[in-house]
Amino acid sequence: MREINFDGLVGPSHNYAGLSFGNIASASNAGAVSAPRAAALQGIDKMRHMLALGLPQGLLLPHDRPDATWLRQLGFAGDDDAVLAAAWREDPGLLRNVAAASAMWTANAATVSPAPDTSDGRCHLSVANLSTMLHRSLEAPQTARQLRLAFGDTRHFAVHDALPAALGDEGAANFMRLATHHGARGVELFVYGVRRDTGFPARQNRAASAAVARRHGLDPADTLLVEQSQAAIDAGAFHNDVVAVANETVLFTHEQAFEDPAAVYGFIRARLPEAVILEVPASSVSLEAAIRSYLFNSQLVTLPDGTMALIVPGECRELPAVWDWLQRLVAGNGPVRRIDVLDLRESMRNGGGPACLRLRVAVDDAAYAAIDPRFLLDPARCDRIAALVERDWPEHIAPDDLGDPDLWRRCRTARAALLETLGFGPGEL
Ligand SMILES: NCCC[C@H](NC(=O)CCC(=O)O)C(=O)O
Repeated sequence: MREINFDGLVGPSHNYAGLSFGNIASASNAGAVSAPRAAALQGIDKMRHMLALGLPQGLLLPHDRPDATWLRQLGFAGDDDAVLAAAWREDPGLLRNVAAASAMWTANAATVSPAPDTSDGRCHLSVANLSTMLHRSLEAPQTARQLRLAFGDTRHFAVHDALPAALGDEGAANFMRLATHHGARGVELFVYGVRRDTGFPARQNRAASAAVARRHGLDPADTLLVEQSQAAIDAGAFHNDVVAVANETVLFTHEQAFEDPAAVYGFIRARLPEAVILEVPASSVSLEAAIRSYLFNSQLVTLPDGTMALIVPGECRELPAVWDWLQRLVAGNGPVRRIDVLDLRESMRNGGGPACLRLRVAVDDAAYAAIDPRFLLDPARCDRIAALVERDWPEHIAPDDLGDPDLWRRCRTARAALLETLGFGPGEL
C-alpha cells in the first residue's frame, strides 16, 4: 500500500482578504498584496519535491472563483459579470468571500479512512462542509464533484457528501491515523473543539467527527474522539494539524495540542505498542512559536527506504528555538532522518503550511490503478502546469483588484486553460 498526497493547486484568485477569524496569519496579512503566480509555483515545487523523493503525488484543482453561481442564491441576477459587479457594489465583503482561493488547502477537503480500517474494505472519503467560515463553506459541492471523478470506482472507494452545516466539519486537518504501516489496520483519531461564546471559534464539532467515523464503518475500538486544547485554539491553532501530525507509527505533537494528552498517548500505546510519540515540550517550543513557524504543519512522510522525512516550511528556520529542536530531532536515532525546508510563503501568509496543502489517500495497487489518472502527477505534468501558471496566473492581486472585471475574466480563462490542459472536458467539473 502507498500513500498519495493530493495537493491543491493554488488558484489564480489567491489573495489576502483576512477572512478567517482565529487564523492569525490570515488576519495579520489582511489587505496585503498577494502573488498568485508565485504562490502556485511554490506549491508546484512542493509537488515536484515529493516526486523527487520517490513518492506518488496527486493534484486537486482550483475551484471556479469568483463564484457567481453561489451569489445568485442571494438574489443577484444577470450574467456572471453583472452578478459580481452588483455584489461588489452592494456588499464588497460578499465578493471577497466568493473570490477566495481557499480550496488550495486540501487537508480540509475531506476526511479519508483507508480500506484496512473500514467495515466494507473500501477507502471512504467524507467531503467536509467547512461551515464555520463563509468563504470555505462554498467549497463542498465542487470538492464533491472532483472527488467523485478522482475516486469514482465504487469497488474501491466510497465518497460521502458533506454533513449538515450545523455540525462544522473541517476534514483531515482534524484527523490523524497511526498504523504499523500504511497498509495495516490503523487507529484513527478525530480531533474536535468545544464551542464557547468568546474567543476564537472551534471549527470542528464533536458530533461531526463521530458521524464521519460512523459513516466510514470504523471499529469503535480503534477510533478515538480527542478534544483539542483550548490553549491551542486560543493561541491560533484553528485546526489540529497546526499543533500535531502523525504518520504510520509516529505521532509528532506539541505538549499542549490536546485537552487530555495522557489519554491520547495511552490509547495509542495500548493499540499500537510500537508507536513513537515525539512530544515537544512548551519549554522548548512555545505554542506561539509552534504556530508562528508551523513546525507541526509539516508533512511527515515515509520514504521508499522506510525512514521518515519531515517537510517543513521555511518559517521554521527563522525561529531559533524551532530550528534547534529540528536539529536535535534528526541528530537523535529516531525515525525522522531528514528535514527538508520548502518555501511556501504565499500560502503560509494565509495560514496554510505544507500539511494544509495536501490530502492523504492510502491505497493498494488495485485502488491506485482505479484513480482517475488526470488527478495524478509526474514531472512532465508538473512542468506543463507550471508553464500555464507562468502564462495565465495574475502576478499580483491588491485588495481592490477583486472588484475588477478584468481580474474575474482572467481567473475564469486561467482555470479553463488548466482544465483543458489536464484533459477535463467542459462541464465535467
Ligand atoms: N488548513 C489551512 C487553512 C487556511 C485557511 N485560510 C484562509 O481561508 C484564509 C483566506 C483569507 O483570509 O483570505 C483557513 O483558515 O481555513
